[in-house]
Amino acid sequence: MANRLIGDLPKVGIRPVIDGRERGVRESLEKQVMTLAQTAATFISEQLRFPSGETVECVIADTCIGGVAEAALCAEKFRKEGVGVSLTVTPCWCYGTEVMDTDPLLPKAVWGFNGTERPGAVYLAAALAGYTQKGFPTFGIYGRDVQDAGDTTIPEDVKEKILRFVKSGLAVAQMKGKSYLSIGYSSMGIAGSMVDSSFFQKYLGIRTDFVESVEILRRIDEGIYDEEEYQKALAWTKANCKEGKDVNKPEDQADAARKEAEWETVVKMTLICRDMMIGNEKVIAKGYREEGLGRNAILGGFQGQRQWTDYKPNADFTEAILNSSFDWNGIRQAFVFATENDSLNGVSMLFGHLLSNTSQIFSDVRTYWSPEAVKRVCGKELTGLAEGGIIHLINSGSTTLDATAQQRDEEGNPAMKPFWEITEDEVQKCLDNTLWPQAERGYFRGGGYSSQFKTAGQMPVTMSRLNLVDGLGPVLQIAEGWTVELPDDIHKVLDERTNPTWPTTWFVPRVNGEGAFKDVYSVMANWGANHGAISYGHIGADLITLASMLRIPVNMHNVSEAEVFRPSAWASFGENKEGSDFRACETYGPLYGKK
Ligand SMILES: C[C@H](O)[C@@H](O)[C@@H](O)C(=O)CO
Ligand SMILES: [Mn+2]
Repeated sequence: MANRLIGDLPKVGIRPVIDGRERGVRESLEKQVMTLAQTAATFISEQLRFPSGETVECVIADTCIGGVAEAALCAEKFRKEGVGVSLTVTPCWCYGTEVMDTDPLLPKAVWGFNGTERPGAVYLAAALAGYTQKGFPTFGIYGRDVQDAGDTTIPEDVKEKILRFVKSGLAVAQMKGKSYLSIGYSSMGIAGSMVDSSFFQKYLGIRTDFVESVEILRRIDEGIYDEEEYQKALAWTKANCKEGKDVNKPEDQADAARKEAEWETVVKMTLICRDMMIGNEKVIAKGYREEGLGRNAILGGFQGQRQWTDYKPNADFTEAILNSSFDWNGIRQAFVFATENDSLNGVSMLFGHLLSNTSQIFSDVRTYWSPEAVKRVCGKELTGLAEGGIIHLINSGSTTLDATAQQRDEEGNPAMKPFWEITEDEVQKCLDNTLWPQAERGYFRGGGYSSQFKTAGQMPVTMSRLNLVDGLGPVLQIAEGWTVELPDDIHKVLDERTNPTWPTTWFVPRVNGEGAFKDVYSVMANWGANHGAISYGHIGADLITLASMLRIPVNMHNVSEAEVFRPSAWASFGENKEGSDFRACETYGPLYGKK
C-alpha cells in the first residue's frame, strides 16, 4: 500500500428518482429518468479528474428510485462502491422523504430538471424542504430555462453547478480518513503551527499525526531511505538546481565541502519527508516495514524554525520540490507541504489543490506597496493591474516551482497546470528560472538552499487562508486576483529590500471599493494571518461551496454573489449571504463531531 495514499478514490453516486406509481406513470418515465442519470454521469466523468490525474467514476443506482426500498438498495450499492458524493436527478414528481439520500455524511445535491410536462421542480422544492427539515443540507440545482421533455442535454448553468458541487464534494470525500503529518510542532510562535487536532478531526475528518523532527536525522543516519533513488535524486539536483549568489558574509560562508554536504542532506530530507507522508515500498524491501508504510498523509508540515534550522540545513529545497509538479522521477502530482508547520495555511493549500488539481504557493503576506511608496523608493510608476498598489508574497521554502509562470495554457498565457498537461520543456523552464542560493545564515544557522525566483507573468490566482477564531471556530477568507510581473527596475529594488534569496510573487487582488476589498491596502489589512495559500485560477466560488459543505463560514471574499453556491438551507437563515452563512454553519456544526 505504500507509495500512495491508502484507500480508493471516492466515486460519484447518481440517484435517478421517479414517481413510484406503477401501471402507467412510472413506466412512462423510466427511460427519461435513467437517461438523465446517464447523461449526468457521462458529463461528470468527461469533465472531472482527480489531482492524481485519475478520472472521476460515477455509480448509477441499479434502478430508478420510486420509494424507500429502492432508496435503501441504492444506499447499499453506494456503500459497497465507495461513493463519496451523491447527486439525485429527476424530471418528475417523486415522494421527497421516501426517496431521499439519508446518509448524513455524503455531500448531496438534487438536480430538478426544468421541464413542465412533469412537476420536476415541484419535487426539487419538496425534496429540499425535506432535507432542510431533517438536517441534511443539500444543494439544489434548477436550470433557468424550461427544457422540452425529451431534451436530454444539460444546460450550461446546470453544468456549472453540477461541476462546482461535485468538485467540492470529492474534495470533502478525499480528505476524510487521511492524515496531517506534523514534523515538529510550534514554529516561532506561529499559531497555525500549534496544530489543532480537534479542528482537523471534526471539520475535515483528518487525523493529525505528530513526529518529532529527529526522525529525519535517524533515517539519514541509519540510511532508512532508498539509496538508489537518492543517488538519482542527487544527480538530478546537481544537474538542474543551480546555486545562486551566496549572500552570506564571507566569514559566514560555508566551504565547498560543507555546501556539498548540505545538498546531500536536503535531498535525503526530501525523500524522507515524502516517505513519511505516503510510504515507500523500497524502504519496506530494505527491511524497514514500519517506516515504509508511511502515515497516509494528504498534507504535511515541517516546523523547521527554529530548532532544526538552527542546527541542520533548512527544508526550503524539500518544501519547494514536494510542492512542485515534478522531481527527479519526472512530472507527477504535487504534494501539499507547509513550511513553518503552518497547518492552517496547509489546509488552505490542500483545498486549492483538491479543487484546481494544481500545485500550490505558500507565502508570507509580507508587504503592501502603495504606488506612492514605490515612486518614492524607485522613482517609477506602478502601471496596469499594479497601478493601485501591490502585495509582496514571499516566503522561504514552500512555493511550487510551477509559480515561476513558465508553463503556458492553450492560448499561450502563463499558467500553473495540472501535472498531466505540463510538458518536459516547461519543467525545464521552471528549473532554469530558479536559482538555489545558500540559505541566509542569520535566519538559518544550519544552512540549506532556498528557491529563488519571481513569478514572471500575469496569471489569475486565488489567495485563501483558513483561520481559527476562539469561541467561533474556523473561518475562511478568499481573495481572487492576479499575479503581476513588475519591470526589473522596480522588482529588483523592492525585492532587494527583503530576502532576495526567496521566491517572490507580486499579487494584486480584485478590489471593488467596499469593505475589505475597498482597495489593495484593505485586503492586506484584513488578512487574518502572516500566510496565504495561493492557487492558480479564480477558484473562489469553488472554495465557497467547499467551505459550506464543511460548515466553515467565509468571512471575506470578492466572489460575485451570483456565483455563490451553497446548500439551499442557507436561504432559510436569512437573505444576507454572509450572515446566513455564519448562522447556518453555527447551526449545523462540523461534519464529523460536535464543536
Ligand atoms: C524571518 C523568519 O525566519 C521567517 O520565517 C519569516 O519571514 C516567516 O516566514 C514567518 O512566517
Ligand atoms: Mn512564513
